[in-house]
Amino acid sequence: MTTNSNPGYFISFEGIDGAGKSTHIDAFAKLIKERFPNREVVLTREPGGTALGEQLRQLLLNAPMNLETEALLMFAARREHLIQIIEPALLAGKIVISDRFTDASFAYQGGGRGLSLDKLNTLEKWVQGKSDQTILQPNLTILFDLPGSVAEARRSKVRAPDKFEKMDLDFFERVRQEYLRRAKNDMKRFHIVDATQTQEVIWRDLELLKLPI
Ligand SMILES: Nc1ncnc2c1ncn2[C@@H]1O[C@H](COP(=O)(O)OP(=O)(O)OP(=O)(O)O)[C@@H](O)[C@H]1O
Ligand SMILES: Cc1cn([C@H]2C[C@H](O)[C@@H](COP(=O)(O)O)O2)c(=O)[nH]c1=O
Repeated sequence: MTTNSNPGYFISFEGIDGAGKSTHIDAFAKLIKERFPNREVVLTREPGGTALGEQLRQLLLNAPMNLETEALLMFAARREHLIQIIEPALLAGKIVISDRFTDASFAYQGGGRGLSLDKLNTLEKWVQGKSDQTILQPNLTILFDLPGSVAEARRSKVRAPDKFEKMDLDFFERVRQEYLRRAKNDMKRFHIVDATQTQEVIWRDLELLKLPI
């Protein structure tokens, strides 16, 4: 069973590289602050969010490594992120917005690189498992969905690729399909944004989201 029974509210942004998460996440955090002036908003990211997590991010995004090492480091960074940032914030009733969370591990290490679902489920249980046997998950996951070719064209205009962004279109199609599979299996948690639309149309969609906070 997955849950977030804390007084806080947990939102994650997901999607393949170049889908447009970073373009919208700051303004979205600002919108949430305006809408819920009595609640503190914590904006964070994965891999990262803590001093150790940011160091691990540098390694993960740049150093070639074995797939299992990569998954273990992603979850190690997540464990630190949960303990230091996410869980205390949720317990204190804050709204946490994270640029990526565990769906990214299932999509990239699982769908993209082929790590078994069993291993990912074990890591998820280990890292996010609670004493009441539930697994901490976001209350809401906003998935920016678009074809890999469109994302690649957008990325190539603005930055040099990191280790993941150098992967080919087939990789990103597998990542995308795993995100969509997970969304289909948990429609209550996921909100899918058609990220091929203009930034203005996407922003309107985000503005119209009803949040049961
Ligand atoms: N709806 C859109 N239409 C056209 N271009 C867009 C749109 N959204 C974002 N972009 C552009 O695409 C590029 C990639 O966007 P962005 O960096 O927000 O993606 P991202 O999902 O955060 O990627 P990553 O996960 O790799 O950080 C940027 O140059 C951005 O301006
Ligand atoms: C959390 C997480 C991330 N990744 C990958 C996905 C992206 O390529 C990078 C993060 O870069 P971003 O520009 O901040 O989105 O890391 C992953 O493979 N597995 C994960 O669990």
